Amino acid sequence: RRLRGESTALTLESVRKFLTREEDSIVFSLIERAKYPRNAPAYDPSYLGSPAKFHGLSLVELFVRETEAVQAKAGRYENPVEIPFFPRHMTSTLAPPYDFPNELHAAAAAVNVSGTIWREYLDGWLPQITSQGDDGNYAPTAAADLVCLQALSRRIHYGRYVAEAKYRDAPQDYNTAIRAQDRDALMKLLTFEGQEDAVKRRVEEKAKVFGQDVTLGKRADGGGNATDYKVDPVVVYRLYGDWVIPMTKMVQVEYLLRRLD
Ligand SMILES: C=C(O[C@@H]1C=C(C(=O)O)C=C[C@H]1O)C(=O)O
Repeated sequence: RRLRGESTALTLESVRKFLTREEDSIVFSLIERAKYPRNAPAYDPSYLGSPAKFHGLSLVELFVRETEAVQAKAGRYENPVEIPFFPRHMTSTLAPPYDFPNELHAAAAAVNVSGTIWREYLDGWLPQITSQGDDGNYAPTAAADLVCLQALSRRIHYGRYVAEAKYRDAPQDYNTAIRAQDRDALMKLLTFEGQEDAVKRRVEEKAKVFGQDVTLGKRADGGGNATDYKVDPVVVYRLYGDWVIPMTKMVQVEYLLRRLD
């Protein structure tokens, strides 16, 4: 067991390995959400009625808030990799402490894009990964959304660790840009276009491999067009290229701006 403060191997290689594994979680979670249609009432605050009781929450908000409270009790948010969507409703953990490695600068606490993730996932991406319709399965739908949101948030907020690894590799280069509070220079320093391209192509491929129907006696991945897959691989490519990667980079910049505080 690791002792608190013992240095850990946070390297560009280790953070990329983490992000690659998170791709699996994200693609699987999207496939699970796509099992259900849009199910609009789950997102409509008027569905639950009685605003006094639920403070005008949608079913999904209520579900995520209450589930996070249970997971907080079980210790989920003791690990700094995890960030809740409803921190004000947290109760403290009942689990005995575990010395999670703390590799980040204290300023990491100020970096949080949960609100943006919540909004843009629900309003922008959900309609693209689900079919129109309502099958009444609102609770399983909310449960599937929670898993998607948690995986996306963990990946995007992991930008804090990516930035820390990059900073440790070349502190002098970053220090100049940090002292100047130069966002553009930081963005340039931390961007690896070839890496981004590889990530996008890999998640598209994962959506094809994980999201195909498996039939005995047939070679896997014989699929042709998007409708053969449980979630459209092109949408997954764009989800990463237009959103997950830019958001991760934004988190990296926000973290680095505070790295010398
Ligand atoms: C995460 C990294 O930083 C940037 C963001 C990437 C991403 O979110 O996948 C990929 C390459 C970089 O431009 C990285 O270098 O691995």
